[in-house]
Amino acid sequence: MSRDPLLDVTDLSVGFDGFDGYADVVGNVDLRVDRGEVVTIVGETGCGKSVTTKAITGLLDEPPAHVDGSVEFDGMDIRALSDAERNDLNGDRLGMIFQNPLSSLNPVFTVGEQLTDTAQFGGNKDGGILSYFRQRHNKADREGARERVLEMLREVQMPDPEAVIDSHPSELSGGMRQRALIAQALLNEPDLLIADEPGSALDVTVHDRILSLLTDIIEERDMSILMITHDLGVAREISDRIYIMYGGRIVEAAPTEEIFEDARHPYTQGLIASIPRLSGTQMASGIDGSVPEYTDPPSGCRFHPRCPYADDDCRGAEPSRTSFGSDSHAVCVRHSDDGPTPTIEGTKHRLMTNEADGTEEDP
Ligand SMILES: Nc1ncnc2c1ncn2[C@@H]1O[C@H](COP(=O)(O)OP(=O)(O)OP(=O)(O)O)[C@@H](O)[C@H]1O
Repeated sequence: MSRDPLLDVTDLSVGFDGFDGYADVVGNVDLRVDRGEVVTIVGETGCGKSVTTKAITGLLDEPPAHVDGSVEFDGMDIRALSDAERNDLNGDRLGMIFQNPLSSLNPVFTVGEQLTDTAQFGGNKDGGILSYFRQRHNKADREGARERVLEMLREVQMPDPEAVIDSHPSELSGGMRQRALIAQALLNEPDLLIADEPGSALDVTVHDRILSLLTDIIEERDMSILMITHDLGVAREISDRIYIMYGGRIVEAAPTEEIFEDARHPYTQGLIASIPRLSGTQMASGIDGSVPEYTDPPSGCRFHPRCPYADDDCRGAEPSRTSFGSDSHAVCVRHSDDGPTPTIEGTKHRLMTNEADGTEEDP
């Protein structure tokens, strides 16, 4: 398969200085998003997904964060960009949507003012304050940008966009704010959209509606997407390829169908077995235990304290990566041993039944 990477991350690591000592959160992360591809990073809460995307987009304060590794966007080393260049990129070719719509909009300005600024300037207002105000007061430019904002608000199915555009964020519901942020991220037609669990801070029905809106947007646009989710079901619906993250490490990567047909890492198998079944007799089984403390992570494989197959090899050195073809790998001693792949009960032949029509999709 030919590759055309838009985002290419190599050996990314992130740690934080803190009161409890150094937290060694993310390490050895290699990740790629090709042009036009939808890629998800999946893992439980606290596995380091947000830290990874924040490191990619340069949103971590260094220090206390310590970031290392290479992040190339369209062949450009984005870790070497100045703040101004990075802001320009972030508001323009790289769109971002974050988990919490409540804290991502400025309460002082109307939605229209904020989104029109994005439409007019991208992420960059660093031409100087005078130039910013001069351009802002160019009536034709400003009206054109406002018209684009209104169109985009309609596209994200914002109720009553003509009223919303002149409202302050505090006057909108959480779902409306999330739609405003999606509109803002899409305004300049980014080449890459990074979406970190959009809507997960909202209630379940609103979250579902936001996800279905995003699914439609993904289908309609030829855009690369890096999506973060803890929900493998969502990842399965939208993505071409999936990275499974545990304890700040990518433990498995593969095209979506391969993940479901032939999960190789016990953590992936556990995540699949944890997806609630809508019918059938077998209960979803979870993964016992919780994600590691990053100030004192487990030796060897970080998953070993929760892994049903763990032995002394797993407690020793971190396992190496075993590749399965060009696009798939797993990081588990069971594979580097070339031994048989164990499977967690319930992973294979688990059926996701659509209650509406009673059909079964075989994984
Ligand atoms: N600024 C920070 N300083 C210190 N530790 C941090 C910082 N940001 C995140 N962490 C720690 O990094 C770990 C991974 O957090 P992260 O938010 O990336 O997880 P996640 O997989 O995205 O989970 P969630 O889905 O809940 O956001 C957590 O233990 C968190 O406490």
